[in-house]
Order: sequence, then structure tokens, then C-alpha cells
Amino acid sequence: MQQFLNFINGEFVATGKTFENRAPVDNRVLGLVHEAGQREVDAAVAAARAALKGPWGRMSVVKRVELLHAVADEINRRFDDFLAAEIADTGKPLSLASHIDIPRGAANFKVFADIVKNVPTESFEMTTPDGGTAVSYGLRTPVGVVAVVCPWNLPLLLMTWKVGPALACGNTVIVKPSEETPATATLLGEVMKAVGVPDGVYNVVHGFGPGSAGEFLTKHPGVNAITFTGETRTGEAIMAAAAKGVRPVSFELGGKNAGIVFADADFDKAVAGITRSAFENCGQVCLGTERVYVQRPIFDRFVAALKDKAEALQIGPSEQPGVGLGPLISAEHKQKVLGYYAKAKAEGATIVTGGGAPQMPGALAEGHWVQPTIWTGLPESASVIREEIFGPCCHIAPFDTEDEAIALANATDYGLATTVWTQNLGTAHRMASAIEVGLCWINSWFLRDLRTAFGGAKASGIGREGGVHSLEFYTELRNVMIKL
Ligand SMILES: NC(=O)c1ccc[n+]([C@@H]2O[C@H](COP(=O)([O-])OP(=O)(O)OC[C@H]3O[C@@H](n4cnc5c(N)ncnc54)[C@H](O)[C@@H]3O)[C@@H](O)[C@H]2O)c1
Ligand SMILES: O=C/C=C/C=C(\O)C(=O)O
Repeated sequence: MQQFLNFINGEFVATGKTFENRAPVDNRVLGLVHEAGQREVDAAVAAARAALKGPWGRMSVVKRVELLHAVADEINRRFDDFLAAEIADTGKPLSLASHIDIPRGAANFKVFADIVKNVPTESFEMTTPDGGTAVSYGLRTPVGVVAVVCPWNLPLLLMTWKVGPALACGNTVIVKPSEETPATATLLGEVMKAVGVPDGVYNVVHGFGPGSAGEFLTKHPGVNAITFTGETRTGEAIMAAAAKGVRPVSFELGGKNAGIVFADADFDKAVAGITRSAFENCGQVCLGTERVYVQRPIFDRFVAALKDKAEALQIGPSEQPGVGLGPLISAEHKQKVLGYYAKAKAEGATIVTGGGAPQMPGALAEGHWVQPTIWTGLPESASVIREEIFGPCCHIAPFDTEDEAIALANATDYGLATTVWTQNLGTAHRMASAIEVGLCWINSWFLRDLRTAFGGAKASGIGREGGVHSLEFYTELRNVMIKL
């Protein structure tokens, strides 16, 4: 039976307390995860602190950058191991994990290694009151020990999106992967050891949230900053923990994103784009579209086209050629999504396609499969339009004017992302400036330049990461003033 161990101070650590890691495709037990308790979290924080004061803290930026490039190269060398681990944990299609999840695992180290090597800090010269001169310069130093609390939907991508910049800026990290997906964070410990990252720089503690490793870590007084990706309500709990000791937080939270399609859009590209944004990763992408608004002249045609795309998606395990839709992450999440499918039906939705769970053959029948689902005909007050479902489903409603589309898109407490499809430049820029989100894609979706600001507005997050923006969270910026 595979064991998913904690990784503390360069060693893999078992505990007496384990829980099962199950495969979403058939619910089989993949292995046992060793839950970290207060003792293991204390040890991880102590190891991270010691590394800061030891070889890692004394290391030159050049050497640190070389090591991070070596981490990326080792991830790529062990590409197939990471691919197998991620797919086992999540059930996601091979095409998705091999083109997005694992490549980004390496890229997230390379891009920030290069940023810290090349991005300058500020410097000024001033005339002093006594007629002399003074020169000042900015000095970036690590914030210290950073807690990285991760979700289960893009485990390696989202964990390294935080660990990459944190380490590049000279910090040390303690990662708490989701209890649903322990594998790739654990595997990264092998990579860190293999390339010679000093012990204590990268640590992994497994477990849950409240009363477990997540809570022990975010409440630990030895943690200097917390970066979290997950549900908004979890963010509220972590923010409360961070308040004691006034620790900074960087939050990537939930969303209820709108996809807006104008009648002048390139129709086929818009259909393809909304199909991806609604159903990719079985709808388990925070940036995904669960609310679609289509300008009235093309509404019926668009609904029919999206129905065809949804029904053409092949549902199955990753190794099945042409699979486009895997399972949801867990039985619990499947029940949550099917609960929303039932609510939509009860609230009078027109079920354009889907609305239930597919019959799967053999052992797959034990997996957490649901049908890709499209609704129309609900009022904007309906729960499937108000609440984040995080499944392969969306509601489509018509609109007439730009102002109406903007009002519909903004009528949510969330503010993460939007995708707008139009060939009118004026419409595109007016929508981009009016929709209250952190991320606006025009005629595209989930197109990522890692140098750009990434994050959510309103209840979708705090702060921006990406490019130089990550330096603001993962460093302290000191001003040094020298009287000449
Ligand atoms: N904005 C983004 O970039 C982004 C990206 C991915 C996922 N998400 C969001 O994440 C959610 C899905 O992921 P999830 O179900 O893993 O989220 P979740 O909030 O349930 O759990 C996320 C992590 O937090 C831990 N946790 C839970 N309660 C905690 C507590 N009280 N203290 C410390 N740690 C705690 C969990 O163990 C897990 O590791 C969705 O809402 C999705 O929108 C957002
Ligand atoms: O499910 C949410 C996806 C988030 C993606 C990123 O944070 C990224 O692409 O860096």
C-alpha cells in the first residue's frame, strides 16, 4: 500500500495517524496519507526557520536561482512520474494534465527564478535641507516562513504557483496540500532533495483543515505569512487565524464567473471557448464559467451549439483516447454537484442537456462521474446562478445591451474572472473596464502570461500574484537612505 508521508527538514516522516487517499475514477484506495499533528507542524516550522538562518538564508541569489532552475528541470525529467501521480489523485484527462498541470509545475519555478534575477529595485537621489545630497535604494528581503495552503483542483500547478515565488524570494515554505490530493506535493520533496535544496526549505504536512494540519499551520506563531487558495469561507477562517500576530495573507478564493457572448462574436470560437470554460477539468476550475450570457439574436443558436459540444464530450478515465471529461474529485463533491442539479430542476430550469450521473462500466461505476449539464430559463435569483457549484455545468440566459450584460455579470459577491466574446473593439474595452473582476479574458479563456497580475476582486481574493506582483507579498521592501 502506497504511503504518502510528510516531508520535514529533508526527511519523509510517517505518523501513527493515517487516512485513505482514493482515486476519483473508481474510488479505489491509492494509499494511506500520514496526517501531521501539532508536533509535526511545529517541527516543520522549526526546520523552515533554521534553514532561513542557515544555508538557504546565506545563499546568493545567483545560486538560489540556479537551484530553482534545477528543480524545474528535475520536474521535467520526472514528467511521467508527476503525470501519473496527478492523474491518479484527480482523475483528470491526460490531455489536460500533460499540457497544463505538469508543465506549469516546472514553469512556476523558472519564471520567478528569472524575475528575482532580473528585476531591479528603486533608487533615488535627493538634495538634503543642508544643501547636501542623499541617495536611497530599495532592498528586498524575504518575509520568512511562508505557509502554503492548497486546493485539490490543480494540485501541482497551484501549489508551485506559490512555492516558486516564495523560494525565489529567499523564503522557506511549509505546504499543506489538500487532503484529496497528496501525491505531487510529496513527490516534489524527492525533487528538492535530489537537486540539493537545503533541508527545511521545502516542507510538506498532510492533513485536513480545522483540528488538523491546516489549522495548526495557519495558527502557528512561527509562520510569517500565509498564501491560500480555496473556498471563500475557508479564507475567512484563515484570515481570522492570520489576524493573531498580524500576518499578511494572499488569497485566491472562489468565483461565480460570467461568460458573455455578443452577437458579433466569432461564433465557433465563442462556442469552443465557453465549452472549455464551462467543462474543462470537469468544471473544477475557479476561473471557469457557470453563468453564460448570450446576446439575444444568437441565443437559440448558441444554446444548441453548446449542447452539441457538451454531448460530444467523452466521459471516462484519462487513459481512454479522446477523453474530455473526467470525474469530480470526491463522492462528497459529487453529492454537492448533484444537489445543485436537483435544485435547478426543482426551481423550474429547462434542462438542455445532462442533469444527472452517467452509467459507467465495471469498476468505473464506483467513480464520481456526473454529466455535463446546461440549463436555461431560470431567474437570476436561482441558487445555481448565485452560488459556486464547481462542476461541469452552466446556465445560459439572453441579454440585449452592453449595460445589461455588465449589470448581470457584476451581480455577484465574487469578482474573480470573466470571458467576453466580441469582435467590436469598443465593446471589448468597455466590458473590460466595467466588469468587477481581477481577470478579464477577451476572445480567450485561461490564457496565461505568468508575468501578469493574477487574483480576484471582492470575495474572490486578496492581493495579486504573478510577475513582479508576487515580490510584493513574498518580500519585505526596505528603504535604505545614505547621506553623502
Ligand atoms: N481563485 C483561485 O485561483 C482558485 C484556484 C483554485 C481553487 N479555488 C477555489 O477553491 C475551492 C475548491 O478547492 P477546495 O475544496 O480544496 O477548497 P477548501 O477551501 O475546501 O480547501 C482548500 C485547502 O484549505 C484547507 N483548509 C480547509 N479549512 C481550513 C482551515 N480552517 N484552516 C486551514 N486550512 C484549511 C484544506 O485542507 C485544503 O488544503 C473552490 O471554491 C475554488 O473556487 C480558487
Ligand atoms: O482553479 C483555478 C485556477 C487558477 C490558476 C492559476 O492560479 C494560474 O494559472 O496561475
